[in-house]
Parts: sequence; C-alpha cells; structure tokens
Amino acid sequence: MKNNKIFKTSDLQKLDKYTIENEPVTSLDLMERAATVFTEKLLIFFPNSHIFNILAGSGNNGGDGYVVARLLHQKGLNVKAFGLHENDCLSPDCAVNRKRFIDMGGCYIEVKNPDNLQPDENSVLVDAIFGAGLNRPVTGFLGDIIHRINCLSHPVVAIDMPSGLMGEDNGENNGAIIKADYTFTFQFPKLAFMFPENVVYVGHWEVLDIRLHPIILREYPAAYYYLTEEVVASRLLIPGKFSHKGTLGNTLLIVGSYSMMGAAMLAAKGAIRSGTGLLSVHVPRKLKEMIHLSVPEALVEVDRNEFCFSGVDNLSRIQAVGIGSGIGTSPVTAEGIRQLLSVWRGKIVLDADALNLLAADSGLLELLPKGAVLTPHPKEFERLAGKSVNDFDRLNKLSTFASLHQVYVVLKGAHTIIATPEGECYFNMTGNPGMAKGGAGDVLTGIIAALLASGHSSLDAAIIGVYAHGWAGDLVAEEQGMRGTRAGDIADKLGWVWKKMETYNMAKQR
Ligand SMILES: NC(=O)C1=CN([C@@H]2O[C@H](COP(=O)(O)OP(=O)(O)OC[C@H]3O[C@@H](n4cnc5c(N)ncnc54)[C@H](O)[C@@H]3O)[C@@H](O)[C@H]2O)[C@@H](O)CC1
Ligand SMILES: Nc1ncnc2c1ncn2[C@@H]1O[C@H](COP(=O)(O)OP(=O)(O)O)[C@@H](O)[C@H]1O
Ligand SMILES: [K+]
Repeated sequence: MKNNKIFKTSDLQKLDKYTIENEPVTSLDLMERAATVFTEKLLIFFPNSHIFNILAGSGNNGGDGYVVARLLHQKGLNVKAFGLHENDCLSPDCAVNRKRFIDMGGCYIEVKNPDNLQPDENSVLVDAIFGAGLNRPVTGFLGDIIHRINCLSHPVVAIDMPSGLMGEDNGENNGAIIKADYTFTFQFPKLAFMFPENVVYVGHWEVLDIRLHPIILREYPAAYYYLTEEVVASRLLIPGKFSHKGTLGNTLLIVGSYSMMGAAMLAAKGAIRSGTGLLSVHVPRKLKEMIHLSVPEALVEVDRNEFCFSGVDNLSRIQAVGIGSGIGTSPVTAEGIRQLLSVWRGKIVLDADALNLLAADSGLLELLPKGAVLTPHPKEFERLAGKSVNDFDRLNKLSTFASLHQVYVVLKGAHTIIATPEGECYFNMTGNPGMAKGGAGDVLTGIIAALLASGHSSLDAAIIGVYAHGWAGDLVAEEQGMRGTRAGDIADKLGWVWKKMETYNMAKQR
C-alpha cells in the first residue's frame, strides 16, 4: 500500500540519512533528484515563463535552489540566482551547487542589503531560502528580505516549504514567512499545510515523490496520515454475490424536526446511496409524508412527538444509528438521546444537534458507546472541547478528546480530520469550497451511518465516508461549478464514487 504518512519535519533528516546509506545514493544526487522533480513541476505550472529568479539560502533548501537554477539555465531560460547568505557558512551540498551554477556561467548576485534585491520584471520567483530545517522564527536580514518579497506582485513558488513556516506548530512563530502562490513539497505534505490559517503562506501545494527509501517510509512511525484513493478504496467492503438486504445492514437515522425537515431528507439520501440493505428513518409525525415522498426506499418510523425527536422504542434489528441532523435541542429531545444512549451500545454516528446536546450536558458524553463517531464542524467542536488558540492547538485538543472519550472525531473542514482514540489523525484531501453549504454535513452523517451498518468499523466508515463525500462534491463541482453545488447534488453523485472505488478495489485484487 502506498505510504501516506505525514512525518514531522524534524524526522526528515533521519529519512534522508537512511535513504543515503541504504539505497545507496549520495546526498548530492538526492538533492539533484529532488530539484529535478521540482523543476519539472515548475515548468508544468509555468510553461510560458522565460525568466526565473532563484532566492537561495545557505542550507540544503538553498542547495536545491542552485540546482533548479542550473537546470533551468541548461534549458536556455533566463535565470538569476540571488545568494541570500548572512555569512559564507553554506551547507556542503549548497556550496557545491552554488559553485556548479556559477562555473557554468550562471548569473549569480550576492545580496547583502535587502534593498538590493531587485527581481527581474515578469520573473517567477523560486523561494529556496529555508525549508524543513527551519528551527526558529526568521528575523533580521532574512526577515527583511521575506517582507520585501511579500510586497512584490511576482508569482512565488516555494521549494519544499514557504520559507519561515514551521512544519508543525506556528503558534509562537512571530517571524517573517513567505507568502507563496505554490509550494511543491518533497515526499509528504507537511502538517502545517493542513491548517486553514497557513493557506496564505502555502498557496496551492503538491507533493513530489523524491523516492526516499520505501522501508524507512513504511517503518518510521508517524501519528498523522493523509487519505489517498488507494488507502481508502482498499478499506471498502464489496458485497458478495449472495449478499441480501438482511446482510448489508439496517441503518436507523434519527433526524429532522418540524423546523428542519430538509436535514432529515439529506441524511436519508446520503444513506440510501451508500450501500445499506435497509434504511429506517425515525422522524416526528409531521415529517412522515415528506420522507416517504423524497426517499421512497426508506422505511419511516414515526416518533410519539409530532414536532421533534423524543425517544425510540425498538432497536432490535438495527446495525447502526445515525442521529442529530436537524433534530433541534429541546429538552424533550435531550431526554430522547439520554434514553437512546442508555440502551444502545452498538455503532453510532452523532452529528449537529446531538453534539450540541452532548456539549450542554457532560453526563450524556459519559454514555457514549466506545467507538462512537462524532462529526462536529469547528464551532460544534468548540462547544464540546472549548476554544482553541490556533489550528495546531485545535488538532491537539481533537486528539485528546478522542482518546479521553474513546471515540472517533471527524472534525469537518477543508481538510477534514479523523482523530482516533489511539491518537492518530487522518487528513482528508477531497472536497472543495462548493461544499460549504447548509446540508452538506447531513449527507455525510447518512453516508457514515450506512457504512457502519454495512459492516465497516468506525474508523473505516469515517475514513471512507469523508473521502467519498468530498470526492462526490468534487465531481459535482467539475460538472456544474462550485457556486451552484447543492448538498443534495453531493448525495446524487455518490453512486459514481462507489463505482470508482469498487472498480479500483477489484482491479487490485486481481
Ligand atoms: N530528505 C529530503 O526530503 C531532502 C531534502 N532536501 C532539502 O533540504 C531541505 C532541508 O535542508 P536543511 O536541513 O539544510 O535546512 P534549511 O535549508 O531549511 O536550512 C536550515 C539552516 O538554516 C539555519 N536556520 C534555521 N532557522 C533559521 C533562522 N530562523 N534564521 C537563520 N538561520 C536559520 C539552520 O541552523 C540550518 O543551518 C529541505 O527542505 C529540502 O529542500 C533536498 O535537498 C534533498 C532531499
Ligand atoms: N472549503 C471546503 N473544502 C472542502 N470541504 C468543505 C469546505 N467547506 C466545507 N466543506 C465540507 O462540507 C461539509 C459541511 O458540513 P457542515 O458544516 O456540518 O454543514 P451542515 O451542518 O450545514 O450540513 C463538511 O463535510 C465539510 O468538510
Ligand atoms: K523554501
């Protein structure tokens, strides 16, 4: 299985060293390899640009920069390398590559004063000042340089990382940070790229495979992962030839209230498109007809209360429960949830108002079955776990919450995070801002509930559900654009996503 770990940047040197010793490859050749894939990507993104200015620091990131300069120069492009060295203490590989660039006649300008940094008009700037070796905020001369670059209107492409950004925690980083338009990063995305507050520095990012040694990538521990089709599809259970509706699970959705009927419909649509053998939708009496009409495949179970959820009687044939979308937070509903959680020890996904009720009464939290899946958006998570000072702090809170309560928490956002009780976090890579619409989360609840009912573990249901939901959103956006995307469209596209995953999975098994 393809490696999908997000290592710490401080671990990079060990991965690097193992590769150098065991491939084996010299550090210079590894640098050459990294810079070559970077240059290829750069030219794909800027096929019509002829002028490149490289901003090179003194470490190996700067070394990469000098190799990129040489490779572009060899292609006959107009290249200038600005040496941004506070002193002449360069890393050995950086020094070698600076010399190679100069020896081949490359244009090299040493900058000793920030005002002397005058990039060429219409040039693309390549940021090679700092990479993964940054160990403190950037201030002083290089800080001034970075501020100056950030004031220019040239496109900026960062090698590995935008200079000045720490790989993980930037909570105390008050130094200067490059605002890159693109970051092409080596081997794995850095944790900091996952946080909304860093998008202004990282821009659009892509991972470049520089073939670090597969053994070290497989064996070196990491607590963070990112989701790829390969990893997700391999977790999807494929129904066997003799499967029937009794073996594919009975999902119970407890959703909707008189003032939020749509949520019930959307969750039901998500579930019915996600492989559950049977779907029961438990709604207040007022919603009965609507569910019958909008999701005719579902069985409708009517609550004693006309307007909101108040309790459920019979759970004997249910494999998984999904609860919360649009149910409201009335005391009657709180009591209904208490009653449910007192008897239900099976698989469950809780969303929206179910989470708001848990946040309001920690006694309910204690009743959660082990392995429950919670799907808060950031505001709901804040109600559950308190305010966070920044995105990294929120990630730590998420992990702590998941292990403290022994639940899986799906924190929804551009890179939705799935935190496990064991302290691992999975970052999703699908989805787009077109999904930032009311109701999109309800569809996800239905999907996860159906996956739970059809035999997937809590972790697999969360991972597969989140990835598939985002992928369906991407397909909708591809066809009709992000602006016009409706939550219901996401549910309608799920069939295609499952088909692709199943095809992928079966091809692998052959
Ligand atoms: N294994 C990999 O992934 C590879 C990494 N390579 C490159 O190597 C880079 C890492 O190289 P380095 O470890 O040399 O790190 P950098 O090039 O980021 O530079 C770090 C140097 O700057 C100093 N420094 C750190 N923070 C500073 C600050 N705020 N102000 C002033 N000086 C500061 C450090 O003491 C160190 O000497 C990667 O980002 C990547 O570009 C590639 O060359 C090849 C393979
Ligand atoms: N910028 C974005 N990029 C990718 N996905 C997004 C983005 N914004 C929101 N989403 C996704 O859309 C969904 C919104 O869910 P949620 O906030 O619960 O909405 P609602 O409660 O109205 O249904 C989540 O799955 C979230 O991950
Ligand atoms: K950089």
